[in-house]
Amino acid sequence: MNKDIEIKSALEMLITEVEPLSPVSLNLMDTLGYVLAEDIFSPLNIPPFDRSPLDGFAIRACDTVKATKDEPVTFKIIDFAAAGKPSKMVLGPYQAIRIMTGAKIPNGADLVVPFEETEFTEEWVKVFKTYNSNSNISFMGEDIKEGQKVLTKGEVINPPEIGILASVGKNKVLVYDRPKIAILTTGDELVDIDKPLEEGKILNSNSYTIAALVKRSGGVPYILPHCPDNLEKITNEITSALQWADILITTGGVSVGDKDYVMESFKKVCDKFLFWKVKMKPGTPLTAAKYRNKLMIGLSGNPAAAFITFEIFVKPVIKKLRGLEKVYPLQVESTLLSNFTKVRKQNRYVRAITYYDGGKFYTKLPDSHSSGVISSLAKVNSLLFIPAGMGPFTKGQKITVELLESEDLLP
Ligand SMILES: Nc1nc2c(c(=O)[nH]1)N[C@H]1C(S)=C(S)[C@@H](COP(=O)(O)OP(=O)(O)OC[C@H]3O[C@@H](n4cnc5c(N)ncnc54)[C@H](O)[C@@H]3O)O[C@H]1N2
Ligand code: MOO
Repeated sequence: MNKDIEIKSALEMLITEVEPLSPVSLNLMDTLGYVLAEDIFSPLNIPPFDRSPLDGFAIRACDTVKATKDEPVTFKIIDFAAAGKPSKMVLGPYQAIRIMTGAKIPNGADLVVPFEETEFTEEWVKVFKTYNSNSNISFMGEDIKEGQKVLTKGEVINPPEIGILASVGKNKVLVYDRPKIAILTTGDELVDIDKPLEEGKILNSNSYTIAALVKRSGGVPYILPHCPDNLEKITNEITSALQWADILITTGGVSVGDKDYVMESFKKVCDKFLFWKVKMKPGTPLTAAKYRNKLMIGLSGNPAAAFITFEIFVKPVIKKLRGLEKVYPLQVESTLLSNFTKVRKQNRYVRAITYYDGGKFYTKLPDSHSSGVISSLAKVNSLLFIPAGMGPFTKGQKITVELLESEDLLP
């Protein structure tokens, strides 16, 4: 059995075991946050015709050659063109068509003079300077050309991409399906948050933290009813969840206690056992196995350990399943604003609060780093990796932190 393995090995093992999920075709408005499973080519020019970017008058540039401030050239207004209502007239010498922003440039015209640069009545318009041909015209295809690739497979669909997809008429889009993540908390001590607490029991917070982390990572969380410390029950729950879920995550029951049955259940259910225990704190007893193409990942029950190991090990897996190529977090250099004196023999991930100010990142560390303490997770948005034996760290020192919510900023 792979036991006490390096963080990097665990991560590589997990990542190489999964592939992006099968693509599905979704209605455009349902694709927000999904990852494109196809390159998008525009079937049309945008704009689809030469159009005016201004409100003014469409005229011929050659007719303005003699125009000056003192001796303006006068044009006869022969028609009106608005966005969606093109003029059918063909513009002749010294004729003008009153034109609105977004309207098609009339035949014969090669220039739009904005209202502000003219004097006009309903019948005529005066122009006071010479203009170059093709001034103030947005040309057909100058934004997007017919056949041009506008978006690339693997890109996340955010509001700008929704707009681009709409511009090229994509009402159905091929995206990678979102992974369905079954969340199973285990432990005789756990009570649902809406039930009264009895002696020795605690409220089940992990289901909610993990579900929220899954959502933030772009997966779809399914919280299963929590399971007591019972090998058969845990095994049955896992077996049935793996029928429909893409990944199963458990919390609790992965250590060496008399009632820690999760690893045993994994072994019963899996085709391939991957590892148990990773050389890091918190969350050492992390365990993983595979059934068909589905991963089971057992996190420590300690709330902060579950949070941190999710971010380090589960999030990249979810991102890969979603079709993303960049699955690891953004690392930035930051200045430490706290002292951290504990030097440990184990690798550690320490919860951190990082902010950006005046062009630099700064990082504060909360007071408690115990894996059973949840209160100091408040505002945590980054992690500081401390390799075994390294430290102490002092205020003002430069450190590297991993940002937990910075997907859009990855280069
Ligand atoms: N003799 C040893 N004991 C322990 C070792 C060890 O090496 N030798 N490792 C410790 C480490 S490190 C960790 S981490 C924990 C992991 O234990 P489990 O993953 O089996 O987790 P549990 O014992 O089930 O729970 C730990 C802790 O977290 C609370 N918990 C569990 N589930 C939830 C939940 N859904 N919501 C909120 N809190 C939860 C649970 O009540 C425990 O207090 O093992 C050490 N022991
Ligand atoms: O590995 Mo554990 O989460 O530190 O108590």
